[in-house]
Amino acid sequence: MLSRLSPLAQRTISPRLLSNAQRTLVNISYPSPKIAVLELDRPPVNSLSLEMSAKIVESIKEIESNPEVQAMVLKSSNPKIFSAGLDITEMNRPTVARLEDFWRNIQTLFLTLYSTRLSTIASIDGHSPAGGCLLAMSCDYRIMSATPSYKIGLNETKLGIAAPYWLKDLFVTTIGYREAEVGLALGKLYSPKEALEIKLVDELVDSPVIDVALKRADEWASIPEKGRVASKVMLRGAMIQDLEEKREMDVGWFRDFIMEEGVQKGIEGYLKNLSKK
Ligand SMILES: CCCCCCCCCC/C=C/CC(=O)SCCNC(=O)CCNC(=O)[C@H](O)C(C)(C)COP(=O)(O)OP(=O)(O)OC[C@H]1O[C@@H](n2cnc3c(N)ncnc32)[C@H](O)[C@@H]1OP(=O)(O)O
Repeated sequence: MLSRLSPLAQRTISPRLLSNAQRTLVNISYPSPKIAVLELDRPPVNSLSLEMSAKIVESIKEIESNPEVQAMVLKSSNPKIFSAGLDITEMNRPTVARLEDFWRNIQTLFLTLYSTRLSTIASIDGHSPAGGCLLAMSCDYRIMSATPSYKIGLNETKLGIAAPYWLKDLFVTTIGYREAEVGLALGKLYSPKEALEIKLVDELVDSPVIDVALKRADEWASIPEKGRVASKVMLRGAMIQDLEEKREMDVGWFRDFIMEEGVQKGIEGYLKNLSKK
């Protein structure tokens, strides 16, 4: 943690040179009293390790605890990557105890972000595959950079794994059954233009995404909280309750699936290819 370093070291070490063990992993700022910005900051690709997901949850709770704050923008410190999704190394020959804990933290991350009373705006200025797409879909509104090379979607099948049932449900709810059926089977990653067409994102921008995200956050923050939150609960409550009831069953499915030798070989191969690239 950055806070473990001496004040002098904190001032003199460039943030770029800090290892992840020394970083805060996320940064919180408040551009105005009603708006918080939660910045993902886990180089190189903002992948979601156990510690990273726990930190995001802790930060959302910290922001929520201030009753004045109404909206939260989720962004990345990396100019080209929103989040590369789950940290694949967590699924590569793990211990059962760590793997189960990892998955409980991912469930909690989804449940916390999807159900927060805050209006959440995803400022997607870069690639957003798999768990990155999960983060974006858990928000209330998604703005993506129009840069054609960026990709967003659920590519799990390309790693030889499957999205869990609740991520599949979220995908279906967001883009509709048929598109989700094809997208999941093919592990399809969409360009920003395609993502807008299927409503995986709500808006594309050429200008810095964060500028528009802050404008939208202002608009969402101006809606009276009680009615806005009641609508959110009506729309999202059933999915949240369903996972709450099935959490341990889902941990078991995940563990048994990931620990299979064939799946392990697939993950190993995928990681090797990523590193070679
Ligand atoms: C009954 C059935 C029940 C089934 C239940 C099973 C449930 C299973 C659920 C599993 C859910 C999974 C969701 C996921 O999120 S899986 C992760 C998927 N993510 C990806 O595939 C993204 C991979 N990364 C990329 O495509 C690219 O890195 C990028 C994001 C496009 C960026 O490209 P760029 O060229 O800038 O960067 P590099 O590729 O060179 O990467 C830099 C280093 O970072 C490492 N890396 C990248 N992504 C990850 C990751 N997700 N986890 C860990 N590490 C990652 C990469 O290897 C490079 O490392 P190196 O410098 O050491 O080589």
